[in-house]
Amino acid sequence: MNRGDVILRPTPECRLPAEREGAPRLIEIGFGNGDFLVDLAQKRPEALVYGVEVSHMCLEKALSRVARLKLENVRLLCGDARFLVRECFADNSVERIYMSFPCPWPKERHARRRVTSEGFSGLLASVLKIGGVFEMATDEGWYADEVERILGAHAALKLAERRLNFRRDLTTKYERKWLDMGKDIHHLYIEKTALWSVPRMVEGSVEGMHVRIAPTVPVDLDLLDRTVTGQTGSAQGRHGEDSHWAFRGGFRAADGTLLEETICTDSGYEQKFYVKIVSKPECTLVKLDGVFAPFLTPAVRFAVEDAARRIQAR
Ligand SMILES: C[S@@+](CC[C@H](N)C(=O)[O-])C[C@H]1O[C@@H](n2cnc3c(N)ncnc32)[C@H](O)[C@@H]1O
Repeated sequence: MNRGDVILRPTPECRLPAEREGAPRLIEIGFGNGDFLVDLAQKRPEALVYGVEVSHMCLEKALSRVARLKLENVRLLCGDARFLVRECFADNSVERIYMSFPCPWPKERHARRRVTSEGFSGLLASVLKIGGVFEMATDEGWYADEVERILGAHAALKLAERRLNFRRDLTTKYERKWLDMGKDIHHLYIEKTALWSVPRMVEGSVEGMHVRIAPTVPVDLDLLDRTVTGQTGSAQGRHGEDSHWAFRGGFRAADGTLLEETICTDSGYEQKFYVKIVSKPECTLVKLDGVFAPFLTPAVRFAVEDAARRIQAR
């Protein structure tokens, strides 16, 4: 099996390849060392089991195991599950989502880093099928209370069950560790009860994102770089509370075009990419470089438009 068959890079429109029509779809968020994911895939060979993990190291380890065991029904996605699950999975398409021992981020100033933070209930309500379940395990009672309160309050979700120190058939590395230490384990089962949908952020494909500027004179690329990033070597912009971007400086590519290193965030989801500025006698094109093609989120779109605006305003 090829690496690319297991580690999925969604299309620029954030769609996953269509496959195994009708197969139940299961997701594990934050699969860590992959024990649970692999056991689940073996126990449910008829299902497609998606693992979503931010850590590249975890991803590589899980990939090795999946390849060694020749598991045909596992797909891995690398990145923040709050973004990938919402953007990659359609409404009413997932049977069950598992999350075991997510980092609870106990300090209030870190609360936004919790996977279950703002927007997570809408995401679950949207991608789960009716009757589908989000199953979470945690060793932190206060965190289980918080998740129960937030998710249980959503109009399309309800708490189906809460269990203490339940022994599941499948366990995770952390689960075994905390059980051995005699810690309490809280299991929450949140069920989807009604249709729900949330707006997706990614719209269209990066190939279509370019701004054409028709200057009266050919543009000097060094001047262009200083124009985009400013004299200090960096410039930034924002749109509302959620979209931020910054230009970090540029360099000339082998073909003579200018690449502006750019970083942006949309509601905390970070992407790095290059805005490409191609200067021709008849026009200047501002677009996205295809190598690190980001998903076309609002901040990416604004960054390209901002670079073009800075060039036109100089
Ligand atoms: C404490 S570990 C638990 C690992 C495993 N589930 C277990 O029980 O052994 C939490 C895992 O969640 C991953 N993680 C944290 N935030 C995440 C996010 N926003 N999206 C996906 N994975 C995340 C971390 O990289 C880490 O592997």
